Amino acid sequence: MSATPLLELRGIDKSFGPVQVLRDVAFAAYPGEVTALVGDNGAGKSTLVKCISGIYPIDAGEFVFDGQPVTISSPRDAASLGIEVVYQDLALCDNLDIVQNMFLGREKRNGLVLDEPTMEQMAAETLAGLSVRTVKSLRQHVSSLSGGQRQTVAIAKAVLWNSKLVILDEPTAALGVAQTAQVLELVRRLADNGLAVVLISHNMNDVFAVSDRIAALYLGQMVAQVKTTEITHAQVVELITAGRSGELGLAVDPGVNGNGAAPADSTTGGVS
Ligand SMILES: Nc1ncnc2c1ncn2[C@@H]1O[C@H](COP(=O)(O)OP(=O)(O)OP(=O)(O)O)[C@@H](O)[C@H]1O
Repeated sequence: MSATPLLELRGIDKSFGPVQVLRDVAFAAYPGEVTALVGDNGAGKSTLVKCISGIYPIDAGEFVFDGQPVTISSPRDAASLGIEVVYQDLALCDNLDIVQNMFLGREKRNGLVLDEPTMEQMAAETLAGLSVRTVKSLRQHVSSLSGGQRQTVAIAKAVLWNSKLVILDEPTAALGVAQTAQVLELVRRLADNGLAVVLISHNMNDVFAVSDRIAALYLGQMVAQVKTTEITHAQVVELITAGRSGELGLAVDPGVNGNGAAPADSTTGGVS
């Protein structure tokens, strides 16, 4: 496991009008590791991810990427650093095939024409690099794929661009047991290939099955970021639901700016 974060956030604040959604948030994601981002509905997970991916500007705070302070003002900035997000709704086009989906909006051209052989080869190499063997033909329409296969294509699309950090928003939410296991294996493989992976999940079994670290948001504050081996299922549930764990000597990662303690007054820490 690497001890140097690829992405480190310090003191992130984000409000929408009078509503403060993120408050002094610290967060770190490490190459070769899966960091699970957990929190109840409305805790601020999606907002944090949208700040990281340049969709929302932050009000205050610092981003450090690969050891350098960076400003992320647009999704293009995030993509150029190698940050990709796979959203829950996948944004795949049913009427296009796998290759067309993987290159949608970033097609390779040979002069004026699409360079289909190169795109097909890159798609095949990416899927092979992820040990994906469940897809029969790269030219099959996405509409004919199972939920797990669709998720696989969406993840492969995200890693096609020399990504360094991949953020997955509830990748198993709509999947059955076998497909969930397949997708979790793929999530693990991404990290084993050296990527920093952030996994948003409400499913504690998934979180404990695949993550190296767990970051818990509660009412817009990061109440813990700990190694998965150092926390129990019950303690994570307590952090998510109460913002603190009575018996937990919180071991917040070095370099993460949060103090690891629960909000001094968690009733004022967020929004309803
Ligand atoms: N554009 C916005 N304008 C105003 N408030 C917003 C906006 N986006 C999010 N919020 C509020 O910020 C809070 C955090 O929302 P967010 O979607 O980040 O939570 P979440 O942890 O991702 O929740 P969930 O698990 O339900 O997706 C919520 O109370 C939400 O209503």
